[in-house]
Amino acid sequence: MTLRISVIGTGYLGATHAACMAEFGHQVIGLDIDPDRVKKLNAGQSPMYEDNLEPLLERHTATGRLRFTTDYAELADWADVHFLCLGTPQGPDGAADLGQLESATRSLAPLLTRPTLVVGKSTVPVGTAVQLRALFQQLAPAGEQVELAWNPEFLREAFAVEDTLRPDRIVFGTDDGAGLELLREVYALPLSEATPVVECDYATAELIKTAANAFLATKISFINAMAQMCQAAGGDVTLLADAIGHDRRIGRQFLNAGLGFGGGCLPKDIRALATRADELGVGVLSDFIAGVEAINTGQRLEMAEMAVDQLAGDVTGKRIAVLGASFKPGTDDTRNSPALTVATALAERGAEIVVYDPQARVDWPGMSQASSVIEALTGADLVLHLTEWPEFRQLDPEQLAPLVTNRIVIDGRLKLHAPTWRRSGWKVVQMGRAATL
Ligand SMILES: NC(=O)C1=CN([C@@H]2O[C@H](COP(=O)(O)OP(=O)(O)OC[C@H]3O[C@@H](n4cnc5c(N)ncnc54)[C@H](O)[C@@H]3O)[C@@H](O)[C@H]2O)C=CC1
Ligand SMILES: O=C(O)[C@H]1O[C@H](OP(=O)(O)OP(=O)(O)OC[C@H]2O[C@@H](n3ccc(=O)[nH]c3=O)[C@H](O)[C@@H]2O)[C@H](O)[C@@H](O)[C@@H]1O
Repeated sequence: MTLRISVIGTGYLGATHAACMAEFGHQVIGLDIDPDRVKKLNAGQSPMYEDNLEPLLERHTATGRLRFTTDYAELADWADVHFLCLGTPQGPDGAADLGQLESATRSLAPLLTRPTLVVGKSTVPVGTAVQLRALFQQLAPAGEQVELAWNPEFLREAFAVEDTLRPDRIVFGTDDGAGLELLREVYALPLSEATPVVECDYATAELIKTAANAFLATKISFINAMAQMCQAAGGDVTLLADAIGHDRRIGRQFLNAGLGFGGGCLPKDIRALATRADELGVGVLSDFIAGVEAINTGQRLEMAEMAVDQLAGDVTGKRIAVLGASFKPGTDDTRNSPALTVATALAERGAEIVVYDPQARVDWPGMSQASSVIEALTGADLVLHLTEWPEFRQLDPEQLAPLVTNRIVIDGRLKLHAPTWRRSGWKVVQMGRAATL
């Protein structure tokens, strides 16, 4: 059945969600307070680099099944279901800043005069849904006929469309089942028989989301701690990850050692979980997360130190080529990018940083942006491989060797084929691997 769907907030999550809801056959209006974003989306263009998103936006805006607005009045009483896809960035005290969610609620709720379902998709601290439901019912003329559900999202940037069209699982958090029937209809088209659906209360739904991100972060920090052991003892962390990953109970994914995790989600979500755990007196969880974070921060610091060591303890005036600026390959997102943290640390110590990234634009103090790998490497005293775009793996070290002042590369993502680079006279230093491997 075709439903009328509104999607409020059209960033990484909302733009994808709106396009995919249209792909499922629903009528969709997306809303954002940013008029430039709305204009771009209405022209069928993606505001960010995300594979497969633009074709969906183009197709569905062209047919009129999908459109975007800045005006809450256009969608308030029009939609059967409103999805909240607002940002929940990290606040100054580590807790999630719920300002965007609250502001959207204050704009939408007073316009709701008929029964409707509001569905939260943002990642929020446990306890948020109960409060938001109360606010909606208090502010809406329709009062208790406005229901709220929590349907957290698990998509990965760079695979956002694929993950939305074919999710690993769907979670419906409700207050005693209110709104469940409608939610099942919304997702009736995409769900294959095999897609697990978890129906639960608000608190469980909120916690499932943050637990998933905390577990992924834990896997990465664990393998990075093992990488340090490998480095200290002369082992190879990649072979170690392959070997333990063969055990189906462990699995190979998220065991890639190196610079660690960044992005707009994992770092802020685990911090918010730790803060909420402290508020609820669950110190054992916040202590655990503090360990995960400390390892992650340590990797970035260690990388910067490795760079300084390779330049005899002083980077002042040295030209350092940085390959990769986005927080991971496949996106132009630089939020909490490990690569840029390292680059900034070295710029602050006086290095001249030249960054090349296939998609991300960098406008940071102390750094310039090259338009090609060759431009970045020309005259470089040191090369850092910090985000593992597939094209960096294809580089020909023989061709690059004459460009640089020193043939030294530090591979912060353990993805370069070190023996090939060494054959062309490069010194290759890999985090988590002994120098001989
Ligand atoms: N980025 C991702 O891959 C994923 C994000 N999430 C969660 O989804 C939520 C959104 O994340 P992103 O899309 O990355 O954030 P974002 O910052 O890219 O998007 C938020 C959008 O909301 C708009 N906005 C702000 N205030 C508004 C208001 N009052 N009314 C209407 N629009 C408003 C902003 O202009 C912006 O376009 C967060 O809670 C995040 O943790 C969940 C899964 C994946
Ligand atoms: O809540 C969110 O917003 C999303 O956060 C992550 O998705 P994303 O931030 O797009 O990126 P990931 O693919 O998880 O990568 C996160 C970081 O971990 C790093 N990483 C990943 C895997 C690995 O083995 N090692 C490693 O260092 C990446 O380089 C990247 O910096 C989760 O994977 C999604 O399921 C979740 O929906």
